[in-house]
Amino acid sequence: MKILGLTGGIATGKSTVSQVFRHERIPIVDADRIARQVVEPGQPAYRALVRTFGEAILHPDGTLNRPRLGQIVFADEQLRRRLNAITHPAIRRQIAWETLGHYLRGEPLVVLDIPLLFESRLDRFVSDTVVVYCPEDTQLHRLMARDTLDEEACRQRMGAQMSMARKCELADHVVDNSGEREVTQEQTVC
Ligand SMILES: CC(C)(COP(=O)(O)OP(=O)(O)OC[C@H]1O[C@@H](n2cnc3c(N)ncnc32)[C@H](O)[C@@H]1O)[C@@H](O)C(=O)NCCC(=O)NCCS
Ligand SMILES: Nc1ncnc2c1ncn2[C@@H]1O[C@H](COP(=O)(O)OP(=O)(O)OP(=O)(O)O)[C@@H](O)[C@H]1O
Repeated sequence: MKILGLTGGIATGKSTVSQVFRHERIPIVDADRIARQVVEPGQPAYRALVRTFGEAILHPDGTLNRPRLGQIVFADEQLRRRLNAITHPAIRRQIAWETLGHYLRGEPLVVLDIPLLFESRLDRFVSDTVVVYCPEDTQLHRLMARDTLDEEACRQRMGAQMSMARKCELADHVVDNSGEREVTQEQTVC
């Protein structure tokens, strides 16, 4: 089975590209979805987060207040490392488990959509890497519009990741998502 590692910077367009694969009925393992599942109430990572960051990171109904935790960890690298140390082992296990499931079903190709593919050195386990690129200004504006965050908060989130230039250097393939979605989709089909 071929494993394609799909990555990029925050809001450069991974989901937009992964939709093309989904449309082709290629299975996708989505790390952002898994990252949400492993912190649902009752999960071991949820309990570890509450022990580490306190109940201020919870909504009144006990679910994780993601914007609140985001404000905390994207403003402080040490705290972000603690968050990663709690969540990443569980995320990696679930990625491996789901990938194995696709292998056992005889799928010829699976796409791993992982924002931190290079930062977490998971690129070692994939056959090929695809980086979705757009210029920093475009990334900033798309992120501000999508997540309704102010410019400083967006820059903090972008600064928490490896630079786009370095990701493009490391990539086997770069998809340029600077223009219209249709142009991006055509590159992905190739
Ligand atoms: C901090 C949290 C609660 C903020 O939640 P929120 O709903 O606002 O954002 P969401 O999870 O949708 O992430 C949006 C994007 O932020 C970036 N991002 C998320 N976590 C991190 C991180 N630890 N370091 C750098 N970038 C990150 C990714 O590009 C991701 O696609 C959440 O991102 C989280 O739990 N992060 C830790 C798990 C993780 O590393 N996830 C990334 C995929 S493995
Ligand atoms: N080619 C495009 N033209 C205009 N807007 C776009 C284009 N591609 C993506 N967008 C918009 O930019 C935002 C970010 O795109 P998307 O959610 O696909 O990025 P992502 O890389 O998956 O982000 P994240 O890693 O943060 O989850 C979305 O609001 C999306 O609708």
